[in-house]
Amino acid sequence: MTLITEVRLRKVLDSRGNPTVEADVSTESGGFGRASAPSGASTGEYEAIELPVDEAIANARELAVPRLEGQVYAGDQRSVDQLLHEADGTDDFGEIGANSAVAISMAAAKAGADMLGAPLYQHLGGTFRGSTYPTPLGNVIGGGEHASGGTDIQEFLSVPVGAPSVSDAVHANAAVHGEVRDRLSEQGVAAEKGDEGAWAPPIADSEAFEIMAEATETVGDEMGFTIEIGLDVAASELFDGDQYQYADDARTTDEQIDYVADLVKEYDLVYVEDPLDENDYAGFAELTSKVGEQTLICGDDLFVTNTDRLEDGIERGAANSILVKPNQIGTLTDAFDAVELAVENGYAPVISHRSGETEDTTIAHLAVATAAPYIKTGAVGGERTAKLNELIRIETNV
Ligand SMILES: C=C(OP(=O)(O)O)C(=O)O
Ligand SMILES: [Mg+2]
Repeated sequence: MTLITEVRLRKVLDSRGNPTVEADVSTESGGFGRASAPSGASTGEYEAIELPVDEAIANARELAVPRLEGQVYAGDQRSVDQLLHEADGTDDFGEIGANSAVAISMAAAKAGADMLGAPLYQHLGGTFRGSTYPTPLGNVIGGGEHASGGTDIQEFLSVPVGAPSVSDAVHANAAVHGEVRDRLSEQGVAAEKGDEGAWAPPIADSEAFEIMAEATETVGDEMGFTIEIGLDVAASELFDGDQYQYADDARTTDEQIDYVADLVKEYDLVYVEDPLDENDYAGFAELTSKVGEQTLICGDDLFVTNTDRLEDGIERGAANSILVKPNQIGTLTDAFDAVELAVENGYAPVISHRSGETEDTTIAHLAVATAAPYIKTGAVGGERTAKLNELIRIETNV
């Protein structure tokens, strides 16, 4: 039986060295699941609330844990997540914190899988899932909120669209990361790494595009398949309420739309996340109508994994893809619902990590469980490779 008998919460470290919430869920017949909450830096205005960790843990212990222990089955994910919502009582997890909620939600799913003796992706997605794997989007050059002194565009992503397997794709992204390092050092550019392990060199975005084009082509030729380029512009961080402020330029909304549309054409971009401010549905719709046939226009801060915001986007034709971050919305059920609504409406779901991460691998399973076409979880670094290696394990064990 998967009746939850105990929920334990503790404070652990994330990859930035900040405290975060870890949850352990135990069930009546000995099932066990452990999960921890990630944390964003370039967070969307409409995300569920991440409370200070001590507060999140204390409030969840008081309000949520007594409603879960002895009351609900870990295998019944919708009921677990419904109880988390009821215990919280707000619509943004403002009482127990989305950090406590998501850790408990994911730990319960793992306890349910443990009792069933099934891999997590199979428990979440059903027995017919496990034969479709996501293409990993690998962050190899970046800046923005993830590294001071780096590029204006937050993430330049390696996208190994032609890779014959997840394993090849994961190794390709790591190779592109290495190729970028070699090119930067040939040019005498010293680069630190940002929060997600991407190089954060003090170069102009235009130079980053050139290095990306060369590095993806070199590695693609070596590995024998096509590697394209994607971006997370994280444009809300550039928008000052009037214009998009770049180091050497300022762009109006119309200019930003033209700039991104030109980049899509010039660099054959296959993926562009948050090209416009998180409140600009109209701008997203205009850009999507211009280049949506050629590329994915993905809403991260725009949609914040929230089905209400996604419905608004669908109505207006804003974007054709959604980033799915479970901690933006607080439970796996809500994340699943966002994926389903997206797929029903032809929007590509992209399962994603946060810039602050832990060794937790739930998102790798979520991507396989939902047959999501893409996962964004970095290219190198232990908390990133935890997910990438889990994908390889899932692929090679079936
Ligand atoms: C992963 C991202 O960064 P953060 O976690 O800082 O929001 C992102 O913006 O897509
Ligand atoms: Mg983003």
